[in-house]
Amino acid sequence: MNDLHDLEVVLRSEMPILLIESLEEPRLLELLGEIGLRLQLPVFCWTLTDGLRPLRGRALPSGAQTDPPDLLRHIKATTRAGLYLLLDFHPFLEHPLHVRLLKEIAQGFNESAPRRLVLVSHALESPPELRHLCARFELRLPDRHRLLALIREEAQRWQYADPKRSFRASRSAVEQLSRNLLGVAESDARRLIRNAIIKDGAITESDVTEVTRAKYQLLSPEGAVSFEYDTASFAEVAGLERLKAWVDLRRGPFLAADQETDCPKGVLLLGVQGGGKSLAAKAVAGRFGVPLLRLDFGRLYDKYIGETERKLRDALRTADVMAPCVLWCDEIEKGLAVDSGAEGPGRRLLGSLLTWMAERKSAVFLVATANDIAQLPSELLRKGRLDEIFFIDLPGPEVRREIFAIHLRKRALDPGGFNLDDLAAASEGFTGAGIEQAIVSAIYAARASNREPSTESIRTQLGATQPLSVVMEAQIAGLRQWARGRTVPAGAELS
Ligand SMILES: Nc1ncnc2c1ncn2[C@@H]1O[C@H](COP(=O)(O)OP(=O)(O)OP(=O)(O)O)[C@@H](O)[C@H]1O
Repeated sequence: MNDLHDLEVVLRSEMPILLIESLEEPRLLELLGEIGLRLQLPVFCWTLTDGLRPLRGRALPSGAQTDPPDLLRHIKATTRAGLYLLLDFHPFLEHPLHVRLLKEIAQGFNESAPRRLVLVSHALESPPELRHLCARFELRLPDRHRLLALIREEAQRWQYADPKRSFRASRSAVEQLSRNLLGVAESDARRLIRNAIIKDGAITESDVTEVTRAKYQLLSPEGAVSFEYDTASFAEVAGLERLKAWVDLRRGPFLAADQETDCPKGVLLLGVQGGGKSLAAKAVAGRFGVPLLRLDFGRLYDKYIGETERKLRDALRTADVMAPCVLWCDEIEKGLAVDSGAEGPGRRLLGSLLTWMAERKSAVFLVATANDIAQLPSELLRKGRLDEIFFIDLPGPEVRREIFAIHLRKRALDPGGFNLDDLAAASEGFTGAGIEQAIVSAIYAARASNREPSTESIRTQLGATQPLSVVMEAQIAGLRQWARGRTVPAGAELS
């Protein structure tokens, strides 16, 4: 079964109007031309610029009828059987005269005047008066099998153009590319594949990343989800050994999950501010080797009733289409603040999110991060919703040592030139963010006086700041108490 077959079946039915929402106009015109031949019906095509013309062949002797009322009156009056394709007619569906004429054409559709109307636009809302007279059709999106065939076709086409050159591709890159192109219309997928090949005659891992970005841009989702271009690697994250080992074990099953039932669902990372939750979310995407999408709950809220949930549904649909991917919900407790049990937007959002989590089939791994347990809705924490809840505590001395080493290296400073044990001891109670800040401040201070930063200058910066363990003593104690027994420590070492 394919689009041609499905479209023919719909057009053979008795529905007088067919609505097709699609951006793939050239492909649809090709399919509809083919169906005209099969049904032995002439095909006419109308655009606001050229009026009505045969799809293949010369202009009509009756004139072009660029004006919508002229066009509809012409179709209504004609007894000539045919498929009448109206391209981008959607703005005219708001006019009562056009709606009435369309209805009269549709009601006059019979054996002696089989004039079928096919409306093709990027978006089509049928007026209520016409709903019972309209059928809808959607082009299928290419599946893995078809995408692999498209890659093969485009590679052959590139090679035929000059038999002297030879196409290169790694098996894993082709596999990944075909997986990442799922959810993209066929013509877009073909264009992206072609561009990737033309560049260097190859399909490589770097094409996969570029094509995934281009796919996200094609979806152009409104506001609430963003594509995070920077993921991280586990090597950039100090500590969190248990979390890393847990993720490692699930990498294979997650990537292999072709709609498998046991696909890893996601985690909640609970912890103090600046403790590395966001960094860990980025590193999970990096470890899985999939795109990272960030859901910003603040941008979901809308003053119009129903709009907030619609935006969440759109955001989750984007994640489904981008699968396999990691969906990172930052500060989830703020977005889902369940307003005193009332039926407020927070509770409705929570309901929509839980439904999606329960029903989704796509490989979307959710990483929710939170630092305020008081606001976390208990429904989200119930067993089975997420795979695990990890607690990211303040780093112990070994991890602090590693954090210093990572951030010195990041700034082209050799950790061997610093006394890391000394710095680890001096930074008790600091988070990773606090340690990074002390290094940055020490670099600024040293460079201002034409010196290089040293163990001593970093110690000075640490001494000038209060560690988070002091600033937020009560909150941290509360968080630890809550975490005990309810969560798994993300690190091997406890402070
Ligand atoms: N374990 C770590 N290893 C290396 N760097 C770390 C670690 N923890 C924190 N950092 C550094 O601190 C920065 C801030 O941490 P991050 O934003 O991930 O914390 P967070 O827990 O998400 O904070 P918030 O709750 O305020 O959003 C990171 O970008 C990273 O540079």
